[in-house]
Amino acid sequence: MEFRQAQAVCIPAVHLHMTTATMPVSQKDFEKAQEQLKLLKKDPGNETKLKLYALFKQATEGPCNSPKPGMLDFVKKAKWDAWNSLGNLSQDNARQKYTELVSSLISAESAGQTKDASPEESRHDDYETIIVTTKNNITKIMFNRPERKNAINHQMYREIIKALQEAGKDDSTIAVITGNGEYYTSGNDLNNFANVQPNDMEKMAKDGAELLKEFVSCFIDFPKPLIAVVNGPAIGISVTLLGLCDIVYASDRATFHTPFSQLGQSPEGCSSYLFPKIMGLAKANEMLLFNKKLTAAEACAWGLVTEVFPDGTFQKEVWERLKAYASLPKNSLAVSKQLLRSMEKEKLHAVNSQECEVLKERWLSDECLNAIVSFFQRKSKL
Ligand SMILES: CCCCCC/C=C/C(=O)SCCNC(=O)CCNC(=O)[C@H](O)C(C)(C)COP(=O)(O)OP(=O)(O)OC[C@H]1O[C@@H](n2cnc3c(N)ncnc32)[C@H](O)[C@@H]1OP(=O)(O)O
Repeated sequence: MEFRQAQAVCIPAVHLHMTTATMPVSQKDFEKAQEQLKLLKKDPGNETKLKLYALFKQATEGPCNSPKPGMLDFVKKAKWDAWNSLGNLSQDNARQKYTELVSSLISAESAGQTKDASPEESRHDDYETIIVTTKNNITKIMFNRPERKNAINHQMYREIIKALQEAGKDDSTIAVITGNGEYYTSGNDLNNFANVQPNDMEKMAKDGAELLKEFVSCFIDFPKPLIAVVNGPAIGISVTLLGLCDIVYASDRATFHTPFSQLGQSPEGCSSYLFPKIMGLAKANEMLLFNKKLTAAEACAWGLVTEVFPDGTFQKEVWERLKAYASLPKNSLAVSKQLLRSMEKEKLHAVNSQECEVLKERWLSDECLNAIVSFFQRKSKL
């Protein structure tokens, strides 16, 4: 939705009859807010424009009761979703929230505090296992447990879910996922299975499968281009998720390893469906059944990686390119990505559910438990 459109939706003045007892914001204030909105110089970003649209509709027409637009009508669907998400919020409350939102945008602009105003990198708070930053229209999510080879523990799964949900809605054009230090990531933290009492095994498996399903769903549904910058070795789930990324750039130091059968487990991240499509069934079998570890050059030849760069110039070359990509029109990129992916979404969610069901059983198997024990006894490094 263009900024002009968001302003335009605010123009029609529908005069509503309200009592002062239920109307903290007067109709006059509401109309004034509509006029003020037109004076904003900076585009407040899609998320905010959708909020404004939804609050305006709710304030003037009440709860959304129009039919849901078709899946491919992205703009209408986004607007409908935003309005519908307000549920039964009263018209008075919607008017008040609309007026407050406009007022906060005006204050932020006059204080020069809009997010776009600063070209500096901004670091998002509240994360411990990942670093999330935004700069040059790129939100970067970086695995950050370098001393554990960036192994993904439960906290990291949850933080990545949160970071992806926020990045999907923020003003950035693209999002990047990468690792801090020597590794991209060594995949699932095997400590996620440690110290579980025999009576709690089933619960551990059930909770793990639910968390995994939610985690992978965030990649399936991510609404803008998602780029993996694979700075070093990648293992397990970090490799399977590459099939859900839109571009994969790799250092020539990176390797790609999915040792699921060695661990008594089974593929996830929709790889059981996407890997055969990407590389053909025979090659997918070598990776997913027989633990074949690929070099970056092999992964590129097999179609899993877009391009490989010499490690010495990897960061410089990749980030220069991403900066240029992120200056492209963001709405165009988002709708194009959705066109490329939308036909597969339902299928991918079904595959994700099935993979999680199978893994839930695997985690209770002797084959899996023995593999975990042997990792901790240091008999079996990959
Ligand atoms: C909610 C649950 C969802 C589950 C989703 C399903 C996901 C499946 C997968 O991802 S399967 C892949 C799992 N990963 C592995 O099996 C890798 C295990 N790690 C290793 O084999 C090695 O550590 C190594 C090859 C990655 C690196 O070897 P090396 O260079 O010799 O370093 P260290 O082993 O000394 O590593 C340093 C330190 O980190 C610990 N560590 C590294 N990776 C993991 C890991 N994945 N899980 C747990 N711990 C890990 C390692 O044990 C060392 O700890 P220490 O210093 O010994 O205390």
